This record gives sequence, structure tokens and C-alpha cells, in this order.
Amino acid sequence: MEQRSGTKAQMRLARISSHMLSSSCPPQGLKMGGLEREPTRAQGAAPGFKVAVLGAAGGIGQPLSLLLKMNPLVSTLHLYDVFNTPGVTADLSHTNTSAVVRGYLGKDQLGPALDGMDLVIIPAGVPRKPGMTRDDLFNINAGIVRTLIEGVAKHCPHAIINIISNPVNSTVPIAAEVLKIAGVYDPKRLFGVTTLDVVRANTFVAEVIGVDPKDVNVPVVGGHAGVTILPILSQVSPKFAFNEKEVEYLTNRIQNGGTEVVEAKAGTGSATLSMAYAAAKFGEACLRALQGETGIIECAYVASEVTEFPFFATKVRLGRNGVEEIFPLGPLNSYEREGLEKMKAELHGSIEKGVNFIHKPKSS
Ligand SMILES: NC(=O)C1=CN([C@@H]2O[C@H](COP(=O)(O)OP(=O)(O)OC[C@H]3O[C@@H](n4cnc5c(N)ncnc54)[C@H](O)[C@@H]3O)[C@@H](O)[C@H]2O)C=CC1
Ligand SMILES: O=C([O-])CC(=O)C(=O)O
Repeated sequence: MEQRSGTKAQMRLARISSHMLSSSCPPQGLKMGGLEREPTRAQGAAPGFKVAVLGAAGGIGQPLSLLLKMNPLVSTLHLYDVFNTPGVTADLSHTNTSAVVRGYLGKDQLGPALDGMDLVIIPAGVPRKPGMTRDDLFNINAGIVRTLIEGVAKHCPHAIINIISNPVNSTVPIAAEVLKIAGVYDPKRLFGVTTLDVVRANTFVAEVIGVDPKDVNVPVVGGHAGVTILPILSQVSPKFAFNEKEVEYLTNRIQNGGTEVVEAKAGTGSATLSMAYAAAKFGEACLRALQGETGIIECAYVASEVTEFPFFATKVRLGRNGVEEIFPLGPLNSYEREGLEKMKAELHGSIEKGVNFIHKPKSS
């Protein structure tokens, strides 16, 4: 008896000293701040999902990772970035929730970061500064998204993918083309995250009609940039008849919500906290659907046939395989029909630009 507990104590010491050694090295996929094994279910490790955040050390990535670490549906959280993942991972691993956190740094560790993931959320890339459009980010972010999706295609081709990196109107078509080339494209599993547009719409509408924002639901359709963001205020729940001035004010504020934050941050970045909240909300909807919960409906930018656009954000029903149903636009008033017309050139152009980026002849 005595001898057995002595052996256990020695093993514990050995594990602790092996951690002390490993924590002074780059993370190499090690769980930061703990033992080498994951907790058992009895110790609180829920039968949950494996989630990777790519761009985890950034303005969105850090608060998003915190929210995911707090989510009991997440059992394993992989944090990948090209910068500062050891620090973020060590910090987050001290929160006493059961999800196991591991950090991965640099392109050599992209594979292990992605192996076996159920959900991959991508906020990697540069944000806007005042005076820029989301499309101005294309030159840098298109290549980043391409590389990360090549990794997903290789290491977790069945994962649900949530793309946050802008310009979403182009980065989602880029991802689709990369997955097609790899022979693993499943349009039901690829999402552009437009939840922040709905979050903003619900907040601003609640202010106008004087109710709690959690009781408001505004469908926002189209894409995720300027005029391509189209709130369908005629379908707001609870029902409300806005006057012309209110429609004009709300539509403009929702379409320019991102710019409002970029200007207020005056060169230090774009929306991070509200985006982390929105991404955590959408990620959780995907996980609940993966778990078999039914009736989960969210707006998202997906491959779609409900309009003339090959990618379009509308309400979708989520299920175990990703998108289960894409809802039609429903009845629109003349202001909203006009809004659809106004987005045509820009949305078609952004989709085509993304597709061409993958198929353009490679420069030598
Ligand atoms: N879909 C949406 O509604 C929204 C999208 N965004 C977009 O999200 C993106 C990220 O924004 P922030 O977090 O504020 O930017 P940030 O600059 O604070 O963070 C980006 C992170 O990506 C990392 N990164 C860069 N290249 C990488 C690579 N190859 N692999 C992995 N990580 C890499 C950086 O090291 C950094 O930690 C931007 O493109 C921004 O426009 C922002 C808000 C809302
Ligand atoms: O405006 C930006 O650049 C970031 C973004 O997409 C948003 O906040 O909606």
C-alpha cells in the first residue's frame, strides 16, 4: 500500500518536473500549464467538441478564445497564431473550466493545431484602419486564408469552418476554391460569419423601439461589407412598423457599424470585443447543431441558390452536417428590393475576385 502511494507521488513529481521543462520551450502543441493527460469525464471534461482558433493571439482571437474556454460544449481548444500563442495559451490555461487548451506557433505547427478538429474558427489577418474598405485588406488576407484553408483541407477536412477574416465576401469563395482543389469541398460546412451584423441590428433596433435587445431579431442578408449588408427591417421580430426616417437611420447605421468602430478606434484596429461575442455565439450555434439539437437558425454567408449570387447570407437552419436548409428571402418591401439591386455589382465583384485569386496563373 505504502509502496503504491509512494510510486504515485513519484509519478506526480515526474509529471510536474516534465511540465516545468516543457513550459520553458515553445509550446510544440503541449497543453500549457498542466499535466500531460486530458481530464476524464468524471473530472469535468464534458463529452465536448474540439475547436481551433486560427489567429488566436489577435484582437478578436483572444477574447473569442476566452469565451470558447468558458463554453461547456468545448472539450479541447487549440490556439494557433504566428505570434504570441505561448503567452495567450499559458494565460488562458489558468482559468478553471474543463476545456484543455493547447498553443501552436508558426506554420510548422498548423498541422497539429488542426488535427481532429470539429470546428475551425478563423479570425487571422489584418484589420482596417480609418479610410480603408474591407476590400483593401484583400491583398494580405486572401493569402493568409488560402494557406490556413489548405491546412484545414489536409488535417481536418470534415470540420465546420467559420471564416471571420475580411473581406468575408471574398475570403469565403477563396476557401471554397481551395477546398474544391483539394477534393474535400462540402458547401454545407463552410460559413462566412455575419453574426455581428445581426448583433448590431438587434442592438440598434432595440434602442429605437425601446425593448431589451435580447428580444429582438432582425434578419440581415447579402454579404459583409457596406451596401452588401442588408437588414430586412420589415421582417423584424417583434413586429414593428418603422417610419421612413427610422428605416434610413437603421439601415445606414447597420451597414456602417464596422466603420463606426474603426473610426472610434482611430487607427488601432476594428471591432474585436463585439466580434468575439458574435463569433462565440455563432460557434456555439454550430456546436449545438453538431450535437444534434434541432431548430437552430442563424444568418450566415454560405454557398446558396436563393438569389443570383453564388454566395449569399440569409437565414440558415443548422444541423449535424452544417447547413441543413437555406431559407428564401421572404417578402421584401420596395426599399429592401432596392437594397438588393444596390449590392449587385459589389457582391458579384467580390465573389469573382476571390475565385480568380485561386485560379489566376501563378507568377513565377
Ligand atoms: N466578419 C466580421 O464580422 C469581422 C471581421 N473582422 C476581421 O477579422 C480579422 C482579424 O481582426 P483582428 O483580430 O482585430 O486583427 P489583429 O491584427 O488584432 O489579429 C489578427 C491575428 O492574426 C494573426 N495572423 C496573421 N497572419 C496569420 C497567419 N498566417 N496564421 C495565423 N494567424 C495569423 C496575427 O498574428 C494576429 O494575432 C480582420 O481581417 C478583420 O477585418 C473584424 C471584425 C468583424
Ligand atoms: O469593419 C471592419 O473592418 C471589421 C468588420 O468587418 C466589422 O466590424 O463589421
